[in-house]
Amino acid sequence: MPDEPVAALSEVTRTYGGVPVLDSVTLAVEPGVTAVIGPNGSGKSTLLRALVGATEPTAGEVRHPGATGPKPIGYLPQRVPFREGFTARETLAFYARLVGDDPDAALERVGLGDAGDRRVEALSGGMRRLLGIAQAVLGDPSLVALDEPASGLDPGMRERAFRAAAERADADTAVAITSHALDLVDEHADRVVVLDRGSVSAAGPLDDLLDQRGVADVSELYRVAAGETGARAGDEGEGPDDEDESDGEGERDGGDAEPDVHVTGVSDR
Ligand SMILES: Nc1ncnc2c1ncn2[C@@H]1O[C@H](COP(=O)(O)OP(=O)(O)OP(=O)(O)O)[C@@H](O)[C@H]1O
Repeated sequence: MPDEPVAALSEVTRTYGGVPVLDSVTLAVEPGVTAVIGPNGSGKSTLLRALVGATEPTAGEVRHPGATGPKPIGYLPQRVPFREGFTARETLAFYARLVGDDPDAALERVGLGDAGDRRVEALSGGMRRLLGIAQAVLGDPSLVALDEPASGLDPGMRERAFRAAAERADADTAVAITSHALDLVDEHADRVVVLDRGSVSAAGPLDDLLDQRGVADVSELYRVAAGETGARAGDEGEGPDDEDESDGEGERDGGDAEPDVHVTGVSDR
């Protein structure tokens, strides 16, 4: 394979109301599992949306040199707008037909084999999340981008969701995951990107980052790396986005809340 990454962001800035929520982010997304971590409101979802082309950068460039095939990119947004009135199987079958995939195999992959006949509006929030993951990986895309795949899932299911996502990664396939589940990031990520206030404060292979920072795990890396940007900004707990909430989310952790507790995305479905 060529040395080109699956996807690359070059000096990508995204502003809302003139305020940058992504600030000149340059990143290569390589094959394997890349976890994007950072405090609430640090720009993780915006980064993922820019990566998959769902959000146009205000400045900079996004390329997908290694994303090929009939469905080059699969994306799980933070909220999946499934159309009501259809079963889980019908929902997947609609998309599976477009890319020649098997809806039942897709349901099995995420542990929803027994829920195929249930209407999407009758699924629990966690099951909708799993259905969203199944949909995102249909057609074997080269770039899989999952926004909080473990959010709202019970301990067994969150592990299953992460594993199902991580298993998609191979020599040609990149899986990019935003998550506050740092234990699962520790377990499954090959690379980690730490975002803080719209800037990348650390990025690279997980083992290298742990070595460089002299820390034992992702949880410690999170504290150290996010603190570096906070120290530079000199205004701990304040971000550029405090007054710019478009969707009622964005409760902040102020720098000392448990980083693996996601306060926004769990209770919204
Ligand atoms: N469409 C939008 N309009 C205005 N502001 C937005 C929009 N999308 C995101 N933002 C703001 O950009 C900031 C970053 O949001 P983003 O959702 O990317 O953060 P996040 O790191 O994913 O947060 P969380 O961990 O809470 O999901 C937030 O303050 C958010 O309010």
